[in-house]
Parts: sequence; structure tokens; C-alpha cells
Amino acid sequence: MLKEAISQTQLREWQQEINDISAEFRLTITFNQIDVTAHRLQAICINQNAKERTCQQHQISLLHYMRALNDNARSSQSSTEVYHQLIRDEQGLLLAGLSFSAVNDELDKPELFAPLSAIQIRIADMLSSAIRVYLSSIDFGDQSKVNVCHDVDLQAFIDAFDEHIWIKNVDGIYIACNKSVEQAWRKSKEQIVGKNDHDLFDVRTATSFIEGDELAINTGSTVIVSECEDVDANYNKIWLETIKAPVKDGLGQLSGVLGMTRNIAEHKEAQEQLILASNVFQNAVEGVVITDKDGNITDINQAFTDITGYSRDEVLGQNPNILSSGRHPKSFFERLWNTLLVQGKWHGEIWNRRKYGAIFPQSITISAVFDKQNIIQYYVAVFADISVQKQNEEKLKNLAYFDPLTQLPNRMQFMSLVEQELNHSNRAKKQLAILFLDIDFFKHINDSLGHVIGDEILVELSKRLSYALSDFDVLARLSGDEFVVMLPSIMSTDSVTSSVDKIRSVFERPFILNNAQSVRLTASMGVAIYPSDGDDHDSLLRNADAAMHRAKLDGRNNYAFYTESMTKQAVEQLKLQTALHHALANEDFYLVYQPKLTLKDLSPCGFEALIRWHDPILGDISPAEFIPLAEKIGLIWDIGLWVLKTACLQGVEWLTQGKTFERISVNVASLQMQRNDFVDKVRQVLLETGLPTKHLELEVTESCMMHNPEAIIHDLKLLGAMGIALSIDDFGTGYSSLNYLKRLPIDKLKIDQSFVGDIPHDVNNTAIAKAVIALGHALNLQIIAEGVETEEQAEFLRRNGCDLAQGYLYSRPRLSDALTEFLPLVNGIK
Ligand SMILES: Nc1nc2c(ncn2[C@@H]2O[C@H](COP(=O)(O)O[C@H]3[C@@H](O)[C@H](n4cnc5c(=O)[nH]c(N)nc54)O[C@@H]3COP(=O)(O)O)[C@@H](O)[C@H]2O)c(=O)[nH]1
Repeated sequence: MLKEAISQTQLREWQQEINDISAEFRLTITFNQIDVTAHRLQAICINQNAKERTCQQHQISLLHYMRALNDNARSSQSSTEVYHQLIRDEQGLLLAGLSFSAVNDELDKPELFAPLSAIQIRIADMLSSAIRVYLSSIDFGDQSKVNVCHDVDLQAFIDAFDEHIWIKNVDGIYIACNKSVEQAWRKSKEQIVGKNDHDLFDVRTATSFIEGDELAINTGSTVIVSECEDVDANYNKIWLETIKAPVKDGLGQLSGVLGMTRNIAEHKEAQEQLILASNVFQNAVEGVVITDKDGNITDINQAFTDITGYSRDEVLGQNPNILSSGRHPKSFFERLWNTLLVQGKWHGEIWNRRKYGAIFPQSITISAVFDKQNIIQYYVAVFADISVQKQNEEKLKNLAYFDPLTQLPNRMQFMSLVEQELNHSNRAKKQLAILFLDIDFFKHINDSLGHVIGDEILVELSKRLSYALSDFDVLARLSGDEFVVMLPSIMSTDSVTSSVDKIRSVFERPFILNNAQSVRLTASMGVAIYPSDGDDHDSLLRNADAAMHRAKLDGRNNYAFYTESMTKQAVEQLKLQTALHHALANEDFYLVYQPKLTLKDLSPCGFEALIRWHDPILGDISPAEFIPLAEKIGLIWDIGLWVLKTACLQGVEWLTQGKTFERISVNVASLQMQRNDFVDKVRQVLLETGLPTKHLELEVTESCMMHNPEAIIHDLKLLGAMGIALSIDDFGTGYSSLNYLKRLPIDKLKIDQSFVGDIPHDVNNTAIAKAVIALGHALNLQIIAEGVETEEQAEFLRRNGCDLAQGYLYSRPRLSDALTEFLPLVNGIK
């Protein structure tokens, strides 16, 4: 029946009109965005604040139209269904009518109606465009009267808009405006209608408005004539856009211009955000890849190209698995997808492959992007190349377990390996040995040749040791010159001794340095055996260390097996070590002086300064005990300087008191001589104290020639040239090289007291003493004998030509103020 009531022509006209409206509507755009294709939008009709009658009429005609469409669709047996929706405001007034068509097989899908909510939001947009249709029927003939076709009240209609709407006729006279215009222009409708722009605005504004009208008329369609920033009544920032459109009458003749100004701040903001988002996307340091729901790449940013090497063109439409490195099993990606689909997000690390083949790690977050129906539309993956971070992690891991200089396992790694091996040895009831190795006098090398050379030697040594040991042994560097070896599954102490011999053999060849210099080294070793010497890694290492110290005390270049008594000694030594540090800080040392005499007439010719240490708790400690310890723990340099300075000050004091003496001799430890700055320090002390060089003598031991003899000879020559006398202490006890001896700028040789003690009864010592005297004289050196306790010894020495002597026979070492008899005054009075 309805179908008969509406003719096909009428229907076509309506449809045309409605299509025209929808074509201009932003609503259409909205639809496109929400994926309802334009052809489904069949009808749309608008009303707002209409009188009830008008509203009802519209409603009726709209319903008629929609049903007619429906019936048409059914009668044509097409599979299309039509759905209608009337949208009303809170008071029940009709706002809009919408009709959708849909294919039958989609009928059961409720999503079809979902776009309505979006449409409602856009009602204001629809209205602003709808007005054009109604205006097509305005009678512009009578400017004072505005009639609207279809019984629509234009004034009420346009007043309902927030936008400013005005209409001018072809002569530029305002014939209508809405309330928004009245408010914005602060003029009543009566003051506006019937006026032109020149009546209402200043010349510049009026001219620009008229130009806008002309543009719309000349273009023949809607044009944007201006866009500007402004503030609303509440001082909120707004963006105003003014559009103008020519209005034509039923015959297509120009009848005026429609103008509308609206706030597009939201649109602008959205636009800005889009630009911002696009900039962020393009300039992000992280690579970004966007895929559609099927995993085809739809976009990438520049960082993606920088990281992977693939350009945008190369990857668009591709699946991201073109980056696959093949490193991850299938199950990895199954878990990834599972998490992504369930939680909408996955974060982790993936090894991927760059375009040119290199595999690299990336930290990546993949997020699913859902539409309003909660259906995944896209996947966005943001990733960072973490190659450098991984390399650093690897380096750190390496540092934690390996010694960076030699690449050998460090203490931590060694301990862990020993622990593992101990478990095994425990189960297998086997023995295991820990060997502690410390290079003798290595500190000299560092002090004299510098740390670079020291490091060079350590690297070379680690290579030699690795080569000498079997694949089952574990070699590690604990610190400095300390190395440890674990010998697993040893059968007996013989097998340990055999390993020790192999290790000792690596020291047989000299170490040739980069500068072609060669250095000979020895090492002291200590051995502890599991389970007899300890049942955990700590005690085994501690005990091997104690044994190594025993080997050092026994003369170095040696090895020792651990015994229980070593632990006690080690504890004692630790106590002494701590006390020695305090002694230096508190200056708990003092000097005593032992006179030296000319043997032939027993006239005093000088003193040897000897250090003494009285500890408040430990009591008197002999230098024979603490000097080697000071050498070992690196305190000898400071102690040596203190002795030198104190002795020089004493000499100056004696001289100031008018006392005469030849020289005060000061002992110089071998380690002191190894220092590059020793000569400078001596010079500095002499300057500071004011002792003339002719009153100083330095006693160096033979062993100081062991390391870097050329440098020592050079320094001794400098000291000699300064006027300092030099003597070789303990001559005959150590490393005597006649070759060096003749090149040394020395003045005296001191026969060690171990040879003096038994003369003239011990044939050997007697022979040595005679030989030293003869040798010294042959080299033009004076000979001094130490430790002379008896007249018999003195007589023997005198008879054999020994020049000087010191010993208890003449005087024990005494405090400075107890030496008056050996310090004649300048005028000869004692
Ligand atoms: N680098 C330094 N070494 C020093 C210094 N002071 C001492 N020392 C060295 O310590 C070792 C022990 O010295 P000390 O206990 O002082 O013994 C010296 C003399 O007291 C002792 N002596 C002297 N006469 C006799 C004697 O007739 N009989 C006897 N049994 N002992 C005697 O001999 C030591 C002399 O040593 P030296 O002449 O140096 O060889 C010792 O090695 C000292 O060198 C110091 O300041 N710096």
C-alpha cells in the first residue's frame, strides 16, 4: 500500500535529494572510516527543533520512504534488507533518520547497527550540512520574509546551530542570520538583516568578506575562505573556519551566498596530533613496523630501515618473518602468538637477521591494535637493536669469571671449578692438589721496569704455564703475580712434584721483552692436597698460600708442601704485617749506630745505621724479621726513606755539635734500588737534611744486581758521582758476578759475618775471607769485615790485610747519644 502511495518518481527525487545531502555530509566520511561502505547508506533525513507537526510530517515521510525502500528491496527479491533508525533527542524530537541496507547473510551480525553510535556523535556535522538542502527552496525574492519549503522553520532551524550562519542575497545584503551570529557580532538580527558588510564592519573587514563571497560565487561551490585562531567567550583557544557557498534557486540561478563559521579546534588538534604521531613514528630511534591483521607489513619507519637494512618498498606487503634468523624454535613463536592474542601484547628479545645476513638481537614489543568491535586490525612492533648491550653483557660476564690480562680463569671461576672437582674427588675417593705460585721479586719488575713490562711478563708466563700443564689441570690468575693450579685426580705426591718440576722449567728460559731486554725470573710455590690439607676450596687455597710463603722464607725459587705448623706461622705473619703498617704510620722505629774502625789502629771511621722497632704489644722485633716482611708487603720503600732521612739528620746533628766522623752508612734494600726514582730521592733527602755527600755511604746487597743490572750500575754511578761512598754488603753470600763487580763504582766490599764467625778455625771460611780480601784489593776496593766478636778474628783479619771492621768486639749498635767515644770533636777532644 505504501508502495502505491509513493511514486517511483517521488522516490527517485527523495533518494537524489538524500544522496546529495549524504554526499556533502561529513557523515559519509565517518562511515567510510568505520568501514560501512557508502552504498549501504540509503537514506538520511534531518530535522532539529522543528515544530511538532513538522517533525511528525518528516517522521511520517521518512518512514514511508524507508518502508518503500524496504518493500522495493523485497519485491525485487534481492538479498538486501533495509534497516531503519530514527534518532531523537531527549525530548523525543526527531534528530535524524537513517537507513541501512545489508546483505542477507550479514543479517545476524549485530555489528551492522554499531555505526549508529558513531552517527549520533556526528549529528552536529550532519545538521550543518543539511541546511543547504533546505535553503534550495528559500524564496529570496522577499528579503524580509524567509520561507522554507516543506514547512521547515528556517530561523528555528539555523538558530539550533552553534556555528555562525548567515545568508546574503546577490546584492550582498544580509537576509538571515542565526543567534550565534548575533552573539558573535554583538548585534541583534534586526541590526544585521537588511545591511551589507560595509554597513556592519570596517573597510578592511568588509572588503575581505566580500572577496570571500566572490570567491564562492566564482568557484561555484563551497569554499573555505578563512581559517584563524581565536578565543571563545570563555577565553578557550579555538580555531575558526569560515566556509561560503553560492545559493541557487530552483532554476539554477544564483540567489545569494551562505556563510558559516565554525570551531574546528578539535579537528585541528586531531590534525596536529596526527602530524606529531607521524613525526614520532618517523623519527623514533626504535624501529617500528606495522602489519595488518594478516601480518602483511603496511608501514615501517626510518629506524626500521637503519636497523634491518630493508627499505620501505622492499618490505611493504611482506611478512616480518623475512627477518627471521632461524635461531628460535617453532615453539618460541607459538608462545609469542599465544600471548599476543590473549593479552594483546608481547615483549621479549628476538634474534633477527639483517638484509645482508648478520644476525642481531632486538628487544621488541608487539601490540595488537583493536577496532571498536574489539577485532584485531593491526599489529605494531617497536624494537631496538640491542647488539651493543648484549656485547657489553658478554664482556661483563667475561670480566666476572676471567682475568682480563691473561684471559685465564679468575679467583671466582677457579673457586667454582675447584668446588666442582672436589665433589667429584669426594665421590671417586681421589686426591686433588692445589698449587700456589708467586713470582719472586715481581714487585721489583713493576717498580723498576714499569707495569707495562710487568703485564707483558705475566702474559708470557701465563702462556708458558698453560703450555706446560696438562689439559686436565686448571690454571688461574688470582691477582698480581699470583697464579694457582688445580691438579685433579693425583695418584701420589710424586705426580705433584712432577707437575711442580714442569712449572719450574718454564722459568729456565729468560723472558724476552718487547724492547729486546731479557729478564730472568724464579717463583716460589706451595702445595696443599685434598683431603689431607683441607676439604674445601678456601682451606686448600689458604694452606697452599701458607706453603708458598714457607718456600719464600726458605730462600725463594723453591716449593713447599703444606704442613699444619704453617697455618700458625701465617697467622703470626698477618699480625706482624698489621703491626708494621701501624709502626710506619706512628713512627715506632728508631736507629742505632754501630761504629766501624780501621783495623790497623782501631780509629773510628764511621757508623752503620741499623733500624730498630719496638712494638707496644709485640715488643722488640728484629729487622731480620720485619725487613723481609716489609719488602714483601711493599713497605720497604717508605721504611728505607725514613732510615735514610733519620741517619742524615743524625749526621748533620753530630756535625753541628762539632763531632767528626767519616761516613754514616745506610742499608739499601734491593727493592729500593729497583725503583727508577731512587737516585732522585737520595738527592732530595741530602738536600732537605743538609748532610754533605762525603759523609754518606750506601750499603747495597749483591742481590740487587739480580734484576736489571745495567740500570743498577747506571744508578750506582750517579750516586758515586755525587760523592756518596758505596759498598757491597754481605759479599760472598749471593749472586756474585765478577763481571759486574769490576764495572761497579763501589768503594768497599763487606765480608759477611757468616764467614767471619768461624775464622780462623773453619778452613773454608778462612779461605773465603782471604779470597775476598785479595779480590777486593785487586779491584782497588777497601775490605770491611762485619760480625767481628773476638780478638782472634780481628787479628786474623788484620794479618790478612782487611782494612776495616765492625762487631761486638768493638761495640754493639748503640743509640746516637751513647757513641761519644767514637765521635771525636773537631779540636780532637773526645
Ligand atoms: N734495608 C735495611 N736493612 C736493615 C736495616 N737495619 C738492619 N737491617 C738488616 O737487618 C738485618 C738484621 O740487622 P741487625 O739485627 O741490625 O743486625 C746487624 C747487626 O746488629 C749485626 N751485628 C753487628 N755486629 C755483630 C756481631 O759482632 N755479631 C753478631 N752476631 N751480629 C752482629 O749484624 C747485622 C749487620 O747487618 P749488615 O751489616 O747490614 O749485614 C741485617 O741484614 C741488616 O742488614 C735498615 O735500616 N735497612
